[in-house]
Amino acid sequence: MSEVNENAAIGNSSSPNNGNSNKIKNIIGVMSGKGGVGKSTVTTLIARELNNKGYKVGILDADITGPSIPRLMNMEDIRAFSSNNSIIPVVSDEGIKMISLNFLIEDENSPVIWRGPMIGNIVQQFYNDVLWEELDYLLIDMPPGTGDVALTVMQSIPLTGIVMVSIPQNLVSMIVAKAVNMANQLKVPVIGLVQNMSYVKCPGCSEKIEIFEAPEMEAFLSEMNLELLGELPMTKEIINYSRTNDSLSEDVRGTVEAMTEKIEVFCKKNKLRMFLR
Ligand SMILES: Nc1ncnc2c1ncn2[C@@H]1O[C@H](COP(=O)(O)OP(=O)(O)OP(=O)(O)O)[C@@H](O)[C@H]1O
Repeated sequence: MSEVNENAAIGNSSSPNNGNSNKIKNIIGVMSGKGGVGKSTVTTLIARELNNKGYKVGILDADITGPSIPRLMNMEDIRAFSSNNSIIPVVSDEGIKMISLNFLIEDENSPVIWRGPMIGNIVQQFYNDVLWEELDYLLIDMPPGTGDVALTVMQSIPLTGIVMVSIPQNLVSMIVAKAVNMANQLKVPVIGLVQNMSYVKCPGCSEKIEIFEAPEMEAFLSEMNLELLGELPMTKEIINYSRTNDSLSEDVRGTVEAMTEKIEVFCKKNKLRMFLR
């Protein structure tokens, strides 16, 4: 079993619940049916775009057994700590608050060999016991699939909506459908779909080359009643974006801006809906 940072509140059932003192306006789950499609990468792209727009942003890494947020945000050497029995999140240079199990364990390579309920408890603690304070957006990087933790997140955290991340493959679409159906059954709104690694751009002529066998995307989106938030290319600049200070090329930046704006619009409409209720 992994050893967590002794100073942190994990595992301490008497730790206080900050749920009442935290003021989080919008909570977005980022989900994928299948692993490795770029869910964590998309989480960081959206978080950084919202942060650039002046919002207060946090990332909760709920992918407990495969936490990748610390590395993607270039913060893997930093450790979170506790104060007055609250977990103090790690803050990136640009001001994004983050919590991940890898900020709490001594060695990021230690595996987490815990059963589902314990992992679910930690996710709840990350929501309740972390001192998020005021946030405009909390992004939750969910583990891939429709298992225990996804269920815990959907049932115990008041999600404003879910962003699905996929790649254009028939098999993956089928699994995305399962995740969308799960959200529908649990009455969590799905904001839309980000199609990642949708194409590569020829460095010579800039032609878009579709590397995966694309299914009938339009038909799939309409069948699932899903909005397409954006299509991202497979490119090194996305891999390097958080780890270097390089900015994104104009077209990738445009896509990230457009998909983030759709998320903002959804959240604003949702607020209005709640107000009018
Ligand atoms: N658009 C992209 N272009 C190139 N590489 C990408 C892109 N998106 C993600 N990657 C790379 O693919 C790998 C998997 O990405 P990521 O960790 O974001 O996926 P994930 O769906 O969160 O995975 P997991 O199943 O571990 O949660 C990483 O190495 C990441 O840098």
